[in-house]
Amino acid sequence: MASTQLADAGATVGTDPIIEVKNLTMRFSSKRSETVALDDVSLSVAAGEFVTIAGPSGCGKSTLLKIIAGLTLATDGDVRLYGQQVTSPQRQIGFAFQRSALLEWRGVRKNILLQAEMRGMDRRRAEQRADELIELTGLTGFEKALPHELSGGMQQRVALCRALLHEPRVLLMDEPFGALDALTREHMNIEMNRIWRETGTTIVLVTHSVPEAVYLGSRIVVMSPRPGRIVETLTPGLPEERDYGATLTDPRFTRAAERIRDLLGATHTPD
Ligand SMILES: Nc1ncnc2c1ncn2[C@@H]1O[C@H](COP(=O)(O)OP(=O)(O)OP(=O)(O)O)[C@@H](O)[C@H]1O
Repeated sequence: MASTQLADAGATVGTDPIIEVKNLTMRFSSKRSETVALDDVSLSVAAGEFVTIAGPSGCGKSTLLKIIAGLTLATDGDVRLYGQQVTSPQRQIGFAFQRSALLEWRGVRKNILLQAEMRGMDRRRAEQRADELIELTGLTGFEKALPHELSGGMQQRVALCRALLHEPRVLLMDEPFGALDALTREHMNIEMNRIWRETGTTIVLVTHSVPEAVYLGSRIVVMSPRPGRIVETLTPGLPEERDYGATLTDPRFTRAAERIRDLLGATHTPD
């Protein structure tokens, strides 16, 4: 695996590894076939990092996130979260998926508070936190709105608030903005960068979008087609606070995006 330091890293991240993945292999076997989804993947994520993972469809990105979350057990290898081996679902992390998975009959605030109910959190603390997140994500005024009354971007923000309610130190995101239109996705990217800076959460985000991977990531991991291996990690060295337009024309951004496209074998990426 190659590692490309494109410039001095601007992000202030810790050195303690929060997530440690070592020599991970995942094989899905059935009577008819065997699929090697991940092959000898090793990755270490430090406190406060925003790691984005880009790779072709089917290369095992979702599988990797699920293994880190303890939702799927790897065939081989070792996964540690806060130094503890992961052998079962990890309740202390936050997980956000491509689809917001909101309850249609519950308003925004109550959808966010579902997390508190599932965890038996202190109600008053949870409500206070929900209100802070509603403000942080620009949902003020929509507390009682039902999911069908919200735009796709707003629904995704509600899902994000729910994933952040219990103040997880680690947030895993599986293509969370993939279903949004390009403009809403840009807005969500800008908000995600701000939320990362303001909360100090360690984030791992899987995406198909090269610009999203570079704009959001303090480090970008590029995977090969299946069986998924890490082919390169890039550290473009962009500052933590990133103006969207200026960043997209920053030479550090364009160099990193070009390199990722080369690695993915793409001459053109639509988003
Ligand atoms: N539960 C499962 N049983 C059998 N095969 C599976 C299972 N989960 C994933 N796979 C296979 O493992 C491979 C990797 O799947 P995964 O969903 O992790 O890829 P991905 O990189 O996230 O794909 P995409 O970008 O299209 O979402 C695929 O070939 C998939 O068919």
